[in-house]
Amino acid sequence: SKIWHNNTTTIHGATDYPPIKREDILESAQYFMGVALLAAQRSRDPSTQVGACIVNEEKKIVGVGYNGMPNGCGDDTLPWRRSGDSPVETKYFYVCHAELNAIMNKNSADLKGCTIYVTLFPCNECSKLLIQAGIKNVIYLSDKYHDDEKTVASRRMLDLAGIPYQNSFVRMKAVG
Ligand SMILES: O=c1ccn([C@H]2C[C@H](O)[C@@H](COP(=O)(O)O)O2)c(=O)[nH]1
Ligand SMILES: [Zn+2]
Repeated sequence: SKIWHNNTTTIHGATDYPPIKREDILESAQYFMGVALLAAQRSRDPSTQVGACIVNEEKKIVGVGYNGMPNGCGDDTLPWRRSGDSPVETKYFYVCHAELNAIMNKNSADLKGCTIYVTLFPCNECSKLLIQAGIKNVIYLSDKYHDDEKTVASRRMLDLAGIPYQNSFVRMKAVG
């Protein structure tokens, strides 16, 4: 076996020494959106799965969530359909949005100054929550409801509150 000398250390049997620092790593924005995308995979919503990842100013993850039915209500009891005879028979009256769940799942005292990575542009109700929670930046992936009234209202509130929102196109790369 090879013997490598590293100034003070002698390493026996190493096959890949000296270690070369990997430069081609996942950027932090890709990592956090990747976590949001992974969380979205937990959603039982058949049409739109949303994930959210909240990150503090030290770039530590402090909350993750995805859209789902409220705790204890059972994923199979409440409806997942988008339309029905009455809104009571649709998911919209019940589902907890990813942003709400990420906020409720927080593992820090507060979310002041945090950034949220979310796979769908936040609706008006979520933007209210983000503003009130002290979140200072929104990074989103899909904007498929850009022209919906709720999204128009959402942007209006974020603009007034001085919270920037940026689209992030993430290209997930294999980590080997
Ligand atoms: O800010 C948002 C907006 C929506 N969601 C969730 C709520 C629903 O489960 C889906 C949207 O369903 P559609 O069938 O596309 O109407 O997305 C969210 O988590 N956060
Ligand atoms: Zn929402």
